[in-house]
Order: sequence, then C-alpha cells, then structure tokens
Amino acid sequence: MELTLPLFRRAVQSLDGDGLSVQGLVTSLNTDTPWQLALPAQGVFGFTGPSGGGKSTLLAALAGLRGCTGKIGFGNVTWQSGKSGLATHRRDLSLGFQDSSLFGGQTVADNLALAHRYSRRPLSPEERAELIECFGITPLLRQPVELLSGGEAQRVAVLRQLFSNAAVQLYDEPLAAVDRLQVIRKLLPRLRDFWARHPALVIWTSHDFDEIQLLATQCLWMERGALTGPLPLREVTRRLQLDSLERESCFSRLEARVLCQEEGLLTLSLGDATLYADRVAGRYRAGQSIAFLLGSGDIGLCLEQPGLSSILNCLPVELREIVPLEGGRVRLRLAAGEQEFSADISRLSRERLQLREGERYYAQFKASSLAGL
Ligand SMILES: Nc1ncnc2c1ncn2[C@@H]1O[C@H](COP(=O)(O)OP(=O)(O)OP(=O)(O)O)[C@@H](O)[C@H]1O
Repeated sequence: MELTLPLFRRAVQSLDGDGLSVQGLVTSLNTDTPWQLALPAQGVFGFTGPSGGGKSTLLAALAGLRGCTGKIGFGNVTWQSGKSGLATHRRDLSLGFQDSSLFGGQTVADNLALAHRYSRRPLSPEERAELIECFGITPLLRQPVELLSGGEAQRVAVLRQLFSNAAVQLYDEPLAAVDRLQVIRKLLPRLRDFWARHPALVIWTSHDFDEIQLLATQCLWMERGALTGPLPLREVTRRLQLDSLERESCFSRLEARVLCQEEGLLTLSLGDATLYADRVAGRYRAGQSIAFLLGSGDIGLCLEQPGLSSILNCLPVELREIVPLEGGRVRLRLAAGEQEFSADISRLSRERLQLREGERYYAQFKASSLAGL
C-alpha cells in the first residue's frame, strides 16, 4: 500500500534534523504516555525493560506496522504525521521480529537474495559470502525456510537485515533462540564489526543485558508503556537489579584500546597493563577502543605480581568492596582506574589472602576469558 495523500506529501520533507525524531507518538498501548525520542543518525542503542512493557509495539509503530498518531521523522523525511504514515517499504529501515518472519515457500538463499536486491546500500559479494560463513548459514542455503530450527531461522533473519543494510535497523530479540556462547563469542563481535564498517542507527532489543553491554553504551527503557532514554548502561544495570547478589555469577563490561591483532591473538592496553585475548572473532585496528565482558567466575586475585605464568593477563586493581555471597563465596568489587568489575572467589581464599577493602592487588585471568571479542 502506498500513501500519496496530498496532506502527507506536504509533510514528507518538513522535519529537519539528522537522526530519528519521535514526538508525541501514541498507540492504543500508551494513550496516557505519548512517546518522545531523539536518536542520532548513527549509533547502536540497546532497548530493554520488563516483558509486556511495549518494546515491540514501539518498533512496529516506527516501522509503520502498528496504528499510531504523532510525528516520526528520520533525517529530513517524515515517516508519520498525525494519522498519516509513509508506507513501510518507503522508510529506510528494516525490522526483525522475534519470530524471524522469513518469506515462506522460499529457500534461505532466496530470502537473502531478495534483501540484497532491494538494498539501498548493497554489500559486496565478498562481504556477503563472508557473513554467510560467519553466521554458519553456508550448509543451509538451499533449505526451505520452513525446515529451519528456531535458532537457524533467527540467524538467517539477522543476516537478511545486514544484507538489506538499511539506515535504521530495528532488532526485536533477534538472537534469543541462538546458543548464547555462539552469540557472545562469534555473532556479536561480527555485528559490531559490521556496523563499524557500515554505520547505521541500530536499536537492539533484548532481555539479555550482556548482549546490550557488548553492542551499546546507551539503552532505551520501556516499562508499562512509558519510554525513557537513552540511558547510560549503569542506570539500566540498576533498574534490572543486575548487581543483585542472587545472580550466580555476572559479567562485567570493560573497555580497552587495541594495540595489535595477529594470528588470533588480540593485544590490548588497559591503563598501564597489557591484556591478551585469544579465540577472537572480530577484526580490530590499532588504536580502536573496544568493550569486552569478563565473567566474575573467571578471575583470580594475587597479593603480588605473579612471575611467568600460563595465565596471560594480570591487571593491577583496587579492591573497593567485599560482599558475602551464599555457598561459601564472596563477590569482590574491583576497580582498574575508573572501570569497575566483579570477581567471585571462595571465602577461604579471602581469609588466606587477608583481603581488605581499599588495598591494591593483581587480578589474573586467562586470554580465553575475555568474551565478546
Ligand atoms: N496488536 C496488539 N493489539 C493490542 N495489544 C497488543 C498488541 N500487541 C501487543 N499487545 C499488548 O501490548 C502490550 C505490550 O506488548 P509488547 O509486545 O509491545 O511488549 P514487549 O515489551 O515487546 O514485551 P516482551 O519483552 O515480552 O517481548 C502487551 O500487554 C501485549 O499483550
């Protein structure tokens, strides 16, 4: 369906600005809390909040797939003005649903070819081939989409969005059915790399905050139909109560600068320390600042700088806080410069080392424990 109302034609070029602008957007879900949002033309933003809060509804409204009133504009193009909306296919966006919504009766290759054919910014054949390989889709290309597993269908759907390479890319829990280790270790690093090469405005919706903290530094929040943000990740951590001690273990987000990458080993600098990561999926250039995750269960503490060891990483830290956990463990809040992270050790280790808040120690972790690179 194409909208060519005279009134709408006048509105099409009326919004100024570089990015996405949402003003007073109302659906049947949020009649009391009209949505306002301003995002730059490029950047990756997380999107989370309690289930049923309205995240999918907002994404559908942005895509013109849900009845709404108000104003939506991207760049100087109006997508929605009052009750009139530009047809979805005329908005420079892509939306991936939770259930992947691939085109039925077609193969995986057909679905991808279609996205490529209608892309406003088509990818090179080399890049498409490399992405297909990285997403583990090569053996599935000839398969009808009806025969794909949930996780396979989701990987194809994300790939289809990358092939279409729209200016605004909306993802709605796109990898929830894919095995988490593959997501953190392989797919998210490749996605980060993709958007570094092909900048776009990306909204990544997920209930997995680790996905969000690997991809973004700011996050939108939707709760009971009320939209807030973009918020800093620390605020979202608080709202999700992620520092709750009930969590078995937790991942902390750290940032470091790339020194070099060779033969699968990535060398980073964090403060005065040099860190090493192996099993690296992404491609990085020297000088680039990148985020990675460190699991609280993967870190050990030493009183003195250890000698030569097979554990490659040794980071000087300040012990900020010791929090008792259940099961004979304690959680240590550590700081490397301004960056805080958590380490879980046994209560026995804490007593033997006589750890004290405010003192300085050395955190040790293996090159394989830096996740998301
Ligand atoms: N087409 C629709 N018409 C009316 N109500 C709807 C429609 N789609 C969703 N809802 C309701 O609107 C509310 C918000 O749903 P929505 O799917 O947007 O939430 P969400 O934040 O994406 O949730 P989740 O995190 O569980 O995916 C829910 O109560 C849902 O039942």
